[in-house]
Amino acid sequence: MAYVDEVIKEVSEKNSNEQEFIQAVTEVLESLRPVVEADDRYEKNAILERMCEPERIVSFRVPWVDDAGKVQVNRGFRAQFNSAIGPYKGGIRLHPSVNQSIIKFLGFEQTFKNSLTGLPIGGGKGGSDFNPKGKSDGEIMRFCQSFMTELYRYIGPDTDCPAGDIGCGSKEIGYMFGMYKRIVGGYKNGALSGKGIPYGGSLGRNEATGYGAVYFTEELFESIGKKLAGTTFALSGFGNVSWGVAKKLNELGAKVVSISGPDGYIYDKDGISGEKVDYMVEMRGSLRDRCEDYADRFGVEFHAGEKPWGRVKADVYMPCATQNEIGLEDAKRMIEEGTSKLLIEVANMPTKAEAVEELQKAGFMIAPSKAVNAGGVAVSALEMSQNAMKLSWTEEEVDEKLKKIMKNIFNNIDSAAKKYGMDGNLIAGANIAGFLKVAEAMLDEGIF
Ligand SMILES: NC(=O)C1=CN([C@@H]2O[C@H](COP(=O)(O)OP(=O)(O)OC[C@H]3O[C@@H](n4cnc5c(N)ncnc54)[C@H](O)[C@@H]3O)[C@@H](O)[C@H]2O)C=CC1
Ligand SMILES: O=C(O)CCC(=O)C(=O)O
Repeated sequence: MAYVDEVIKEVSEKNSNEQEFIQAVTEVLESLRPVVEADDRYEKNAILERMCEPERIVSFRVPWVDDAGKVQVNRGFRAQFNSAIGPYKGGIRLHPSVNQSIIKFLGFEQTFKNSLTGLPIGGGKGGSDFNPKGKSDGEIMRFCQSFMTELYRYIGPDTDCPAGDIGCGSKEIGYMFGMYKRIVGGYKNGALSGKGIPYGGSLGRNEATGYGAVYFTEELFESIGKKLAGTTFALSGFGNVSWGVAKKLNELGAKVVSISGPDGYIYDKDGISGEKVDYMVEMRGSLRDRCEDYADRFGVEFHAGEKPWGRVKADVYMPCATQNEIGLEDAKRMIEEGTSKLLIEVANMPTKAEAVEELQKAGFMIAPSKAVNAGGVAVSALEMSQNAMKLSWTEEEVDEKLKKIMKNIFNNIDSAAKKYGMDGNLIAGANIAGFLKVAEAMLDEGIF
């Protein structure tokens, strides 16, 4: 049996109840075939097996008291996946769907993504099944403090630096940082990123994932002779990432016609711009998790229980909410609708494997999330650098660095795809380019 197949089989058997993790591993390993077949050092040193096994995972109890005085118990996780090229780095997801499989798929993906940024950061991810929806500020603070009361043992500016993700923004990071500081003493603000500006956050971090995704899209458009101005985009989600994408697309003259939530999607034919983009921040901050609020406010169409894929006429689809939000039926609808041939993934692993296959067969170009959304973690790493140097860069300085990073990512993954005979396959290009750097470091560092 070929090396790649052996490892996929072993990972699938060992983690048979972790579907998302198996999905992420299978996608990455499948595209590494030509690379590992051309160099037997990877098999001899069990590089793939080691990359698929996190260096460690901690799972812990998170007890907190709600406003009614009742004790609640959640489960917390941190997967420290791979530190070959730097300290573990990756967000904290607070969502009821969080379990070990979700955290492991995200930590695995993060390793390759962080490598693509060109910065010295390893891969990690954490989270909890805590649901921020409908919680008071006091409840969120008490949860975050309890979460950090356990997590603090495992993190630090040179070991592991968590940040935000779904359900975890600068407010939650602020509460976690306050408790971290209280427990460990000193002012080690490089232990968390995505912090508020007054206590060591980087200007531009809030916008970085969305803006970075649009800078990546600009590079991609240039390579295929398209212009952003005048192009129509269908987005999902209305959170931090979706907001950043919408803001930057508007600035560059493109039009955003949809956003969504767990309750359904809205279609705004006039475009989501100006105060409507600002309203997305309000919607996320309300913790209602309802997209229908936008329809009520601006009098546009709301489609309950549906997703925009193939239901909205757009030139580009850009999922910005969560994993596996585009399934096979969605892909078929997108193909049948016929306007778009471009899927730019921004959420982590938003497309199911069978949907990717169907879209590729129909000639869709797919830009993979681990490259497209890498601007967020890249600016987090810039935040760590600023904290270490005890200085702050201007928004312009950060933005300029972000643009360069996104341009390099596009060029590197495009060249990697070409080098291995898969011209235009950006999924393979991203997996290969991300893998090579981590694998070389692991080979140099010996077996551990
Ligand atoms: N925040 C960041 O810097 C980065 C985020 N990402 C990824 O981008 C995506 C969005 O993250 P954020 O905007 O930060 O989170 P957020 O919490 O600000 O917003 C999440 C959005 O997705 C929607 N959503 C979440 N779960 C859903 C579900 N099961 N069904 C339908 N809608 C759902 C929510 O309603 C909300 O609109 C996630 O996949 C995250 O992992 C990736 C890189 C960095
Ligand atoms: O900013 C970070 O450290 C992590 C961001 C993140 O969780 C991601 O890239 O998915």
